[in-house]
Amino acid sequence: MNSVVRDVTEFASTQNSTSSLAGLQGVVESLQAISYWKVFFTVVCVGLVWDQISYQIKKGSIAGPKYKMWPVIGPFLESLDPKFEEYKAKWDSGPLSCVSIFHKFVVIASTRDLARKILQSSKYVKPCVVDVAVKILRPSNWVFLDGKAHLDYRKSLNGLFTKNALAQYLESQEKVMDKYIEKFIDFSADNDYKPQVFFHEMREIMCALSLKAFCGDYITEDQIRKVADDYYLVTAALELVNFPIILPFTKTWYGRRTADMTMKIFEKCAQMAKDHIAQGGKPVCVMDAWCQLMHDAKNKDDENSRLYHREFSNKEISEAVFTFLFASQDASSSLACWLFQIVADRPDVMDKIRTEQLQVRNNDPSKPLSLDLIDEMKYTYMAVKEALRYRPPVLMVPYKVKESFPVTANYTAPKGAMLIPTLYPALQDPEAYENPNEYIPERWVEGSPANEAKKNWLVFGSGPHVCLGQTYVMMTFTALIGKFAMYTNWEHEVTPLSEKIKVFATIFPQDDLLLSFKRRDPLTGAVKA
Ligand code: HEM
Repeated sequence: MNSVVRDVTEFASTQNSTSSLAGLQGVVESLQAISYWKVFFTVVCVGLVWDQISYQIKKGSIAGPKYKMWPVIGPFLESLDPKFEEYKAKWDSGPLSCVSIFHKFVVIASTRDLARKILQSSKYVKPCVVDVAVKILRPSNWVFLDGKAHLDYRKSLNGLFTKNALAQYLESQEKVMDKYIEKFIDFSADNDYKPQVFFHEMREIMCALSLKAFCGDYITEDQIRKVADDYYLVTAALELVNFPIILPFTKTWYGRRTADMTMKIFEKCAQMAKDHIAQGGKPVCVMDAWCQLMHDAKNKDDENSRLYHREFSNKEISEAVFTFLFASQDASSSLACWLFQIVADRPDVMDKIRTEQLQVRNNDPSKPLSLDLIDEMKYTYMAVKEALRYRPPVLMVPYKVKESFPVTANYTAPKGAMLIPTLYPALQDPEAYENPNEYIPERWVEGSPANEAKKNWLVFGSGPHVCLGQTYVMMTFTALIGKFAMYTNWEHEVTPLSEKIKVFATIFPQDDLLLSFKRRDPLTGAVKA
């Protein structure tokens, strides 16, 4: 402060006019009276007032706290431990509501039509990723592309998840299913068949199924176990706000270490897949299918083939395959937990699945899985689809506003805001689904209102970023629950927390799913301890 005063005094001394001298002297005296503390508090006060004013301007007429109750940070502390009930209260507060955390202004859209509109408005929005996701997935990753660049890249990946491509992965996936049927029975036997937490087992089987589908036999059993054991470190690292640099031994450090380790494994698998296809091998996993598409495209010049004219490097393949694991692991584990719980709690549904599984196999339970066989499992498919509606794994999909977006006639979301279309309320909307709180697989029979209104089906999102793995999910889970229903008898211990929802990236039963599996004869139904 003294140097400013000195400068002003020197400046004043060079002026001749007495009146201006007197004025400047006044300024000098005022400045001398100001302490650093006063300046500091003034800046803080102006900042706080501006924080509130800027919140009011962005909020406009939509629902949301009248003021930022916690200046600057907003409800940051709540966001570290999200509660389903708090989310629900927010959705119920209005079709559009808002909250402000630090400098981030967040708008939540909680009706079907608004959610769909946002998901399909790629002119105004792009997927919003937490800062740490860029560090974990690496900035060069395709998932961070936007607009045409994203569309073009996405086209080259679509071919890996068509029904015909997925049919090629079924053989190795069935082996994993058989193995885990034994594993779950052994695990239960070790606990005298008393129900125990299966949350971790469900995450493990999902990871093993995905890794087999993505990497086939190029990935070893030990590597699968290592990735399955460590993957939760990646989920745990994905907090909304993180320290800007990754410090050793923090959650983000462990998350990135796991991601790097997994991508290294994938790079080696990618080379093995290239070698296998170059030697004329048949594709049995996603990596093979990718190499086959590149191989087949060499001598063709149609639009589709041109997508594969360049050589995708092992690193690029490994990064893309990691995004498949990243996108699938939490959502699939959530579906697995709810599906096993729901079916166990409803013996009528279990019976129908079992009857159908034998019927489609002409009473030969050992008939291997195939695309045609799964296509015939109509009831089992509906049971999976209804579980996804009843307990949609992904509650919300955060997007970022690229340019001011007139979401409704009365509200324009400001550029830079986070805009979150919510899927849960859309899938529980009584106008779209009669008795939405009830689990009714039959609501999906062909020709029914729910099944006909395809645009309401937002479980996998909508628009250019719609889930790449949705057909994979439906096929894999239909096959999986069908096989478990035939070969095992599982019991679920219902607790007061079973139907309550816990949020851990996706959603899970709050009691972590207490199950016990016994071996079952698929033909006689006899249960063996
Ligand atoms: C129950 C399981 C799953 C659910 C509920 C689910 C749901 C979703 C949702 C809601 C989105 C955002 C869509 C949007 O922004 O419009 C998404 C994106 C995505 N999902 Fe899934 N997903 C599941 C499993 C999978 C699996 C198994 C894979 C891979 C094999 C996968 C790969 C992806 C990818 C790559 C994206 C980003 C697509 C893009 O940006 O173009 N998902 N998923």
